Amino acid sequence: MTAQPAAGTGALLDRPRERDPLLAVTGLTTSFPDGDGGRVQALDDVSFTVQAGRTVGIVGESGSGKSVLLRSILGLIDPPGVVERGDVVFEGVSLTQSSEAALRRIRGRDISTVFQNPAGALNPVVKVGDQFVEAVRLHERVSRPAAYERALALVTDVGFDDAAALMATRPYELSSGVVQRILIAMALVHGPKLILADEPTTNLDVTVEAQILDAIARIQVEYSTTVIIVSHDMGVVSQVSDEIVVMYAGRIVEHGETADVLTRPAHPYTRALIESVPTGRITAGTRLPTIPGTPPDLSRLGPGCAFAERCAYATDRCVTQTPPLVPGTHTLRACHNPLEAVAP
Ligand SMILES: Nc1ncnc2c1ncn2[C@@H]1O[C@H](COP(=O)(O)OP(=O)(O)OP(=O)(O)O)[C@@H](O)[C@H]1O
Repeated sequence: MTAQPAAGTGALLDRPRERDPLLAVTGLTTSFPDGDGGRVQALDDVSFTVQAGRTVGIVGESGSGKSVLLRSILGLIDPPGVVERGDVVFEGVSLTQSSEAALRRIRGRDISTVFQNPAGALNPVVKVGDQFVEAVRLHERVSRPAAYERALALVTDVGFDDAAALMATRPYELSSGVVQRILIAMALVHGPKLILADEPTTNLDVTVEAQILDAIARIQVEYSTTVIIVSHDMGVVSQVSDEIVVMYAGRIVEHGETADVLTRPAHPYTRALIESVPTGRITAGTRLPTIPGTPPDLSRLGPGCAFAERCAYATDRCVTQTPPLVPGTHTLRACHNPLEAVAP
């Protein structure tokens, strides 16, 4: 891994003195029609930066806005969805101001994506090797043998011992976990600077999940690629991330170094997410812990903290004033009653 989380240093809070980030997201706000003549803000004033070489995990329950955030970064919000405000700057270039053609170039080369449900991403009956060679030659003029050699090296680098045999198989013969690892290798073909992985392990069993996370950890080491990984599972993001961004109802509620977020969360929602990670062996009949209550209906959000109605520490202020994301003792947090104050 490129950078180990600095345990308990609150290092993220020293950021302003660091070099320019690879990615800077500022005030990003994205809305969709609510079906009632109004609009829901699926993303509300989201700001964070990603330094080159780091892995950032974005975590939150279903509907918290994680996928909308990734699609907004990539310029892939289709009408009637709209990015209303904010900016996304990648390597000093504003993506929100870029033409569609420029965005397409960046998405093909500099920023790669890995999505959930890998099954449809490859042609099931065309040999993996042939599809890989095509992917290499899509943006580069290289011979087929050279493209094949590159593919072999990439597949080996994500942890397959017998890459040549794998290249001769067809995707329909492979499990979805193996296909997902091939797609991670494919995401690397043009040497991207940033990989966005949206729920790459969802619906895969724990052994396969471990292989996928291992593949992501390997590319961090081999290629120093910057990674943003999205998951609803704190257990998944904490295994590979240098820092963690926690989202709730379209807003960032906490952001810090992984060690700080895991050991000294300031937001009660972050702690609830950590406590909902199953520990020990899961068998049929094991009851997984869940966070009491349900995420709010975004079309009915009023003022105040969206988590207030599920929060044991909520006070009157929490239902009337939206807490800003500000530096706390160890992390950035958006909370009027952070845990360091109410439950030290
Ligand atoms: N195409 C759309 N049309 C209308 N509303 C949308 C659309 N896409 C997203 N939303 C709204 O944005 C909210 C956040 O969606 P998003 O997919 O980002 O959540 P998520 O955190 O990625 O959850 P999940 O893990 O379930 O995908 C949704 O609950 C919905 O209200």
